[in-house]
Amino acid sequence: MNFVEILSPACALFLDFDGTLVDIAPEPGAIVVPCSLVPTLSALQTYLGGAVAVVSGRSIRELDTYLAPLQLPVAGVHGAERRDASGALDRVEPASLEEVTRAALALRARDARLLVEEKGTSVALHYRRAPELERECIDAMAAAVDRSEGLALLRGKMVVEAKPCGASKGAAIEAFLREPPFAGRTPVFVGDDVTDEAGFEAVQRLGGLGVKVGEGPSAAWQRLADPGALRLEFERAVATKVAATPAEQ
Ligand SMILES: O=P(O)(O)OC[C@H]1O[C@H](O[C@H]2O[C@H](CO)[C@@H](O)[C@H](O)[C@H]2O)[C@H](O)[C@@H](O)[C@@H]1O
Repeated sequence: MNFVEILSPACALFLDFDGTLVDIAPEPGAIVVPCSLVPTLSALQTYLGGAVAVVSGRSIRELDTYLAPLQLPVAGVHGAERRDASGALDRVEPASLEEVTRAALALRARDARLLVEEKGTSVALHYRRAPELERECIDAMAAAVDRSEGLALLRGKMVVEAKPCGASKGAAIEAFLREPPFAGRTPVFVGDDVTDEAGFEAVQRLGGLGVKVGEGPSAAWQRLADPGALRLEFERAVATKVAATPAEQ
């Protein structure tokens, strides 16, 4: 696939973060944001009239830190929190996370290789450093979700998470598409994980395109090998389209 062909000023671009814009790392705090990424996203934002948003499982606070000084429209925690293009913040009412937090911390207390992320509206239990504990982590979190009101279980890359029932990346993208500067544009969503499938389905249902990064089954119609390939596509698009725009005017 070729982003130089796909991107036009009539597109709205929605981007997952981990495994899509940045490479997967051994733990959440160990990711490296390549120094070219923020200028590239900033140039794309200008080219697309502001219609670039990050749609991630991370919290907005974390995403802002990684992408500083850029402050993009963003949906965090799988759509449980959202900041629109005007800067207005929206957050689903958090359900009680007591049971899932207790279950995750109890497992963590037994094995220090596990990692618990408390995101305010969700709790994630990472087992990347202890993959043999996957089944135990999933079962414990599923049981805790069953004992809780308003939570759903979400599987990701070496992680299992309890998040609010109503939140999804697809719903977050649809909300952006009802508002300026996204409304009326052709949506393109790039993601890498099973948590991104709702986003692929939403954009393709609305006449746009899903792009899956990496291997594995997906509803997305296009595919790229890895985050490095995506970053290269974006850099090429900026060099050929964005940089060319002023001279054409
Ligand atoms: O929706 P995303 O932007 O893809 O975020 C999904 C989750 O990403 C992070 O976890 C994943 O990436 C880590 C760093 O590469 C990796 O160590 C971990 O195994 C992955 O699951 C983040 O920590 C989560 O909060 C996000 O939900």
